[in-house]
Amino acid sequence: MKKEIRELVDKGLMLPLMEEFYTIQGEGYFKGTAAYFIRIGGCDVGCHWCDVKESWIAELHPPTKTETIVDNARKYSDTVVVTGGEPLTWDMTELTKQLKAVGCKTHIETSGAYELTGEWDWICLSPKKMKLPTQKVYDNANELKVIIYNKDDFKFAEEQASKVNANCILYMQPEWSKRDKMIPQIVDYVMANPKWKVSLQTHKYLNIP
Ligand SMILES: C[S@@+](CC[C@H](N)C(=O)[O-])C[C@H]1O[C@@H](n2cnc3c(N)ncnc32)[C@H](O)[C@@H]1O
Ligand SMILES: Nc1nc2[nH]cc(C(=O)O)c2c(=O)[nH]1
Ligand code: SF4
Ligand SMILES: [Mg+2]
Repeated sequence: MKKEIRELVDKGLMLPLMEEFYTIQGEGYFKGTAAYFIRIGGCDVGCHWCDVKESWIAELHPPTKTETIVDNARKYSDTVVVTGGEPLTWDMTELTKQLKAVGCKTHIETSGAYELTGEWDWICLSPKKMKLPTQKVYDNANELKVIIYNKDDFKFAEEQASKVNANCILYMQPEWSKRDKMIPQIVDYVMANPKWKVSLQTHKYLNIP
């Protein structure tokens, strides 16, 4: 990557854009709500079940000016979900400032593994054991969405719930390939522990992006 471009990416004035699409938020609190998704490349958390491994290597995704991303997004929706990859790999200050300047609500999907940057209307924290969230993300998360791959994840979910702020909404979401096995266990768990809610990847059932 050219030095000038690298410098713009470091400042968050350009971001490695993998894809962008207008769809229905499939998961969590805003499930069912139309939103424009911006998927930023780059993630080194390494979840073995990640459903977007193509996003991991930032260099495979073209550095794109934040103005270009925002000019496009605003045409589609006033709710913009920034995801990845791990968006907090990058400085989100400029992107969110510009989205808010044109009246968009800013939502983020994050593992919380890196410093929280940007101005967010909604933070969905999906913590990962390999790289735990930073304190500021726990403090500011609006929803906690723990992926349940096996039985051990119920314990991990409780540990993570003890770290988020008191207003944070708690979700358990089955890992997609283990859904048939884990959904019955999640259902039992949530009935026994009703502070939790179930989140499903409804976009996969609807066959939409
Ligand atoms: C692809 S990640 C990108 C954002 C960020 N890196 C993160 O993990 O939160 C978007 C959401 O999908 C979830 N996810 C990824 N792979 C999944 C799978 N196989 N089954 C269920 N949820 C999955 C993540 O936990 C996260 O909540
Ligand atoms: N429809 C839809 N909803 C989603 N919610 C979180 C997603 C993500 O990959 O971050 C996602 C996604 O990829 N598609
Ligand atoms: S943190 Fe998110 S993008 Fe990164 S590997 Fe895990 S699920 Fe995939
Ligand atoms: Mg997804």
